[in-house]
Amino acid sequence: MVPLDHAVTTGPIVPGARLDHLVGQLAECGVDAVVLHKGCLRRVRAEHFQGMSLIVHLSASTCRAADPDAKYLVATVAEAVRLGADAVSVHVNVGSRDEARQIADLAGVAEACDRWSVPLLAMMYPRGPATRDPRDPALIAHAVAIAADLGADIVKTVYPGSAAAMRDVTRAAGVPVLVAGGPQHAAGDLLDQIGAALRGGAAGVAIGRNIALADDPAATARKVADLVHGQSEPEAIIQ
Ligand SMILES: O=C(CO)COP(=O)(O)O
Ligand SMILES: N[C@@H](CC=O)C(=O)O
Repeated sequence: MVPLDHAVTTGPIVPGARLDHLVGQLAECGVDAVVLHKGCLRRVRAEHFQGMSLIVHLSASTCRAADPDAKYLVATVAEAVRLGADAVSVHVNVGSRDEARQIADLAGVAEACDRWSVPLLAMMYPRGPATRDPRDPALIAHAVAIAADLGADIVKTVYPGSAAAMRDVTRAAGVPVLVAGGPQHAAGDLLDQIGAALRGGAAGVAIGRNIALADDPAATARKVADLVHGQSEPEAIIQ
């Protein structure tokens, strides 16, 4: 999965004129889905989604805000369905000052997803004034449990730093867990991280910046897809 929702949060990472070309490349590289905000669909051709899923992101906040962790809804499930979404996503910062509103929004979107038979991806991050270590497996496992118990079908969260820590998260999870790529890594480090996450039971990955900002996004996406889909060799999954 390649999330491309960053422009709202932190500013453009893909020049507007290049977005359609990038999405088209990803569709040809074995990527299963992209995450886009609703307005991006005016600049991306629907033909790219014949073999790749479209996830419409419903949450937003910006790094310019007084509380950048305060996510709020900017789209509805019905709107996403009308735009051709195969699934929707919601972002919750667990531990943020207004987590109550974000968790309530997650629950409300889950109810709408049930009504519309639309899968729900929950982006769950330990983030807030008291969050000392956002990669703490216990915090991540709690964030995943909130999403699973309130109706998410799949969760994307932080890589906890090792295969063993990943296993602590996935062993407790009631739904498939994807790990985010995070800030840019050296290519080898990215694939090592993904391999460790897969060994720890991650169901897949949601790599945004490390693909969109790569010197060759298509080649990087292909390497990641081959690793996740088992075409290249991660070591054995740890139980
Ligand atoms: O899921 C993500 C954004 O919504 C993760 O993006 P990054 O891989 O850039 O951290
Ligand atoms: N959805 C994530 C990543 C995008 O920037 C966030 O908002 O933090």
